[in-house]
Amino acid sequence: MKVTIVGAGNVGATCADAIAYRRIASEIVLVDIREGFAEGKALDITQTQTTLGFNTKVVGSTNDYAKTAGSDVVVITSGIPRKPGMTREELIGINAGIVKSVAENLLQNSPNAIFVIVSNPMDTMTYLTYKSLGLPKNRIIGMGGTLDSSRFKTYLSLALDKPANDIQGMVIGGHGDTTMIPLTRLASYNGVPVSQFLSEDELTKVAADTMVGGATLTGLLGTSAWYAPGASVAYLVDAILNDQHKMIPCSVYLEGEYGQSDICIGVPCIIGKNGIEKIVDINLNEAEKALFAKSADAVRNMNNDLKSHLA
Ligand SMILES: NC(=O)C1=CN([C@@H]2O[C@H](COP(=O)(O)OP(=O)(O)OC[C@H]3O[C@@H](n4cnc5c(N)ncnc54)[C@H](O)[C@@H]3O)[C@@H](O)[C@H]2O)C=CC1
Ligand SMILES: O=C([O-])CC(=O)C(=O)O
Repeated sequence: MKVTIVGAGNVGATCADAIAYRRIASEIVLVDIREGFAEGKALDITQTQTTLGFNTKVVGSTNDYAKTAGSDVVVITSGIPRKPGMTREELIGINAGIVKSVAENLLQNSPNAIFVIVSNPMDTMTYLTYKSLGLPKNRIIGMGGTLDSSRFKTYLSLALDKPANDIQGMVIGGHGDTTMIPLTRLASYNGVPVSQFLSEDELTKVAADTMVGGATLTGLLGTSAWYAPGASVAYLVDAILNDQHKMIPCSVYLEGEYGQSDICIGVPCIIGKNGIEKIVDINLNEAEKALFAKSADAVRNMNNDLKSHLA
């Protein structure tokens, strides 16, 4: 199976590294606009083959989309990341043009690919890709919920002082500092609701830390994170290529689900070889429904800023 990743920067290269190391694909193509950069990253990753023990072919390309032809999954990480103090939404002006042209180039060369959108503001870029390419909605997946849920489980594990892999939990809603909805009511420690171990105040803090998880790292690093984002993309690509039918919160085009239409926003999805196999409509309580409606309003407002890019 062939995977193309556009943007060989922090997230794209980390994702390529994780996909290679996990032996998920037979070929990975890394594309970047910077002359020689993707080739350099691909060669560096290739030189870990014998020490890490994988045989995936890793190819780099400076904007030559012919090399991406026939990809099964394409991942878009091209664009700029935020700096400390910025929101993801502030990236829309530069990233919309980049994502749209990259998506069109990818589709021309891989007409059957599943698209995974990572560039921020991710829900808006997913909507832009969906509207620009005219593909069925199951083939356009925004990655944010995988990462936000992994941060949620990390903060829960720290609060509980228990292993992260013993914890289940999901974040739905927009992939923004104020639009994420960590579902604390449904989170569990090996099936036992976390509310049996953590106080209301502790759960509120876990949710707040999760929501600003990306901003916290941006403050510490001076640019946004890449290890957890790259690993999250690899996890999603694995679920697609290996038809795993895992339930993963992803940004997807809604047509009435969760009471929303004509936006891409994070909801639980079954992920398999066709991309979004199914949207899972879980029962939210009234407070969660209100949070989802508010998150959707904010995500919808951002889509209005896209009008000039959709022409
Ligand atoms: N959805 C999510 O959960 C996450 C999203 N992100 C977003 O992913 C994007 C990438 O972040 P980083 O990798 O940290 O940035 P980076 O700056 O390290 O890498 C971006 C790469 O894109 C390349 N690029 C720019 N325009 C291009 C074009 N037209 N064609 C091909 N390549 C192009 C740049 O040369 C650069 O190498 C940002 O928008 C960031 O906000 C980052 C982390 C998580
Ligand atoms: O925080 C950012 O800007 C990058 C991102 O989406 C994340 O790490 O969640």
